[in-house]
Amino acid sequence: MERLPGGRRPRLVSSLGLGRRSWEVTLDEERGRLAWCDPRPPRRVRGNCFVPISEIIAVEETEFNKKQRNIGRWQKMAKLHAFTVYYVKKARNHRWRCSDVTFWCVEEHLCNQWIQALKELLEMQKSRPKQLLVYINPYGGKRQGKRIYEQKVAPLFSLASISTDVVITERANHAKDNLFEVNIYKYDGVVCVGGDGMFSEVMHGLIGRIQKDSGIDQNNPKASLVQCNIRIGIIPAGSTDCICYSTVGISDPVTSALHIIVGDCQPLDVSSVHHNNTFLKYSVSLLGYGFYGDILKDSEKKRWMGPMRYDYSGFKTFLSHHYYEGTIAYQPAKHTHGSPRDKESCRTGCHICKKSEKQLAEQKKEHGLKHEEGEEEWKVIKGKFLAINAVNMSCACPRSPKGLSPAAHLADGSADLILVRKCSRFDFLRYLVRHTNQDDQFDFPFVDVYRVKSFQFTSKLSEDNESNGMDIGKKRFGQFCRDHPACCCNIVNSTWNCDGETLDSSAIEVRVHCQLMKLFARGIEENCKDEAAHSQSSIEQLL
Ligand SMILES: CCCCCCCCCCCCC/C=C/[C@@H](O)[C@H](CO)NC(=O)CCCCCCCCCCCCCCC
Ligand SMILES: Nc1ncnc2c1ncn2[C@@H]1O[C@H](COP(=O)(O)OP(=O)(O)OP(=O)(O)O)[C@@H](O)[C@H]1O
Ligand SMILES: [Ca+2]
Repeated sequence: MERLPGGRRPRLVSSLGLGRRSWEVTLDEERGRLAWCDPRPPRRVRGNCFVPISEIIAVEETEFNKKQRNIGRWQKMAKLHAFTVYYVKKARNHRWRCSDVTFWCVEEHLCNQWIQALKELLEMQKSRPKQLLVYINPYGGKRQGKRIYEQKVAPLFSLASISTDVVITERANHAKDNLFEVNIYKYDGVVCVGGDGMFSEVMHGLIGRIQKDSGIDQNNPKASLVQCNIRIGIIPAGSTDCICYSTVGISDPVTSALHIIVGDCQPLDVSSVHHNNTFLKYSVSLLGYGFYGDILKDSEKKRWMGPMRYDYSGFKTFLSHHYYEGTIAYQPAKHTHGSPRDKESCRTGCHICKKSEKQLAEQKKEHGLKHEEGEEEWKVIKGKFLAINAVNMSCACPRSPKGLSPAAHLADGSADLILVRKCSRFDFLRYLVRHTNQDDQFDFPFVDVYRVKSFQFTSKLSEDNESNGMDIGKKRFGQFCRDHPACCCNIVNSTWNCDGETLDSSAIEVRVHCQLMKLFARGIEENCKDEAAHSQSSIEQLL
């Protein structure tokens, strides 16, 4: 066997046919890649190509005549043996595709040796799922969930030898309830086909089930929740698909299916939301009061419009220009090195998330939860706000490719609390427009942003009600203001938008749980079209 630079031994090196030419193919276990190079590349064509083993989807023996490749005289001289390697090909904008390359040779033994060696290496990829539980919401987004799964995702899962149990949901909360009944521990992961609402259901089912099985009371806002190690995969088929976009970099079902197949893992912070010692919900993307709460409330009545409902209700809510009075108390996230005004954002293998996780674990070990939560300072802000947004991640989505807080981290144990104070319609529009371009949306005198680990909110209305009892006149006025969007006064409460679901209470207590759950995702990769993809396009010129 040949030696590689540095005296390393590759697992296999052979001269194999690829198209009409003979290539040197190397299975380099130490560098974890399959490489093939043309010893005599034609001029102006790069003759090197490689695929990381971690990004190989499957290997299959190939019936050569079925492939109908014209390889000239070789085909006539002997029976040829071939195998096809299916692998991830990276395209622009974080899009992944399944590509394949077929190698051939005359010796059957050599062909089998390659197939076996590649299969053995794939078997060693222990983070890959073998059995998945899939929930499909047939009514999410443009109602394409079932078609997307059957046409684009199921064939890839079957190619990668992943077995699935598929449930097509029949009602809201079907997936969540089901996760409390089935044996979740026999699965390597749960996949949801739908939007952020569907993801939220599956997340509530999984986190809730794990807490129940571990004897943790979710109603206790100070409880130390048990981490959920069963990963969730998201096949985007919703209206916003913000969680998918913010964790993979694109909302594309094939890309997400490939992230699941290769067994990627991205930990995610989760916020718990309580009211008066009662658990309300978990949130991973947006907890929004005011603007985003009002959009959601209005848009729920227009579900029949599909994803367009958000633009319609967004425009309407923008015109209504309601502001809300209330008090926010928050604990700054001192454990993390990042700031919401950073120019760099969270990327694959983010060192800020890793450091923050370590820091939090050390704090917990040293002081215990009581000290950490109880004794740290609370900062209090009172005011009139057009929007109060708490985001655990950037909340990037096709409508806003950099999101509500571009530098927010997926797994640093903190949320970015964005306060947009009462301002003119024109200023608020300038603020919104900056979500769609490169300008800094926090660079306004009426916008403040803090990185927090917990916060509480009480509306002025509920504070007054608690001290005086609800005055009947105010109640009537409230209804009037709700019915007349031109009235911008602050007499009514808004609604909290919790990852696309409304909350019943306006007074809430929120705490971020660092890395409470995990996704089949890689985080957003640095945007470089890598060497492998480049070489691939030149190979295609050759074949
Ligand atoms: C002039 C254009 C300005 C465009 C500004 C776009 C900002 C978009 C920011 C999107 C942030 C999404 C956060 C994610 C939230 C999800 O957990 C949740 C569940 O899926 N989705 C929504 O609540 C759904 C939220 C959907 C929000 C849509 C907002 C549309 C605003 C339109 C304002 C129009 C003003 C025009 C004035 C002439
Ligand atoms: N079979 C069903 N019938 C009715 N509602 C369902 C069904 N299955 C799931 N749901 C509910 O539909 C809600 C919305 O679904 P989903 O998130 O998939 O789409 P969306 O709201 O269009 O997208 P997004 O959340 O990205 O804005 C979820 O909260 C879920 O509880
Ligand atoms: Ca975070």
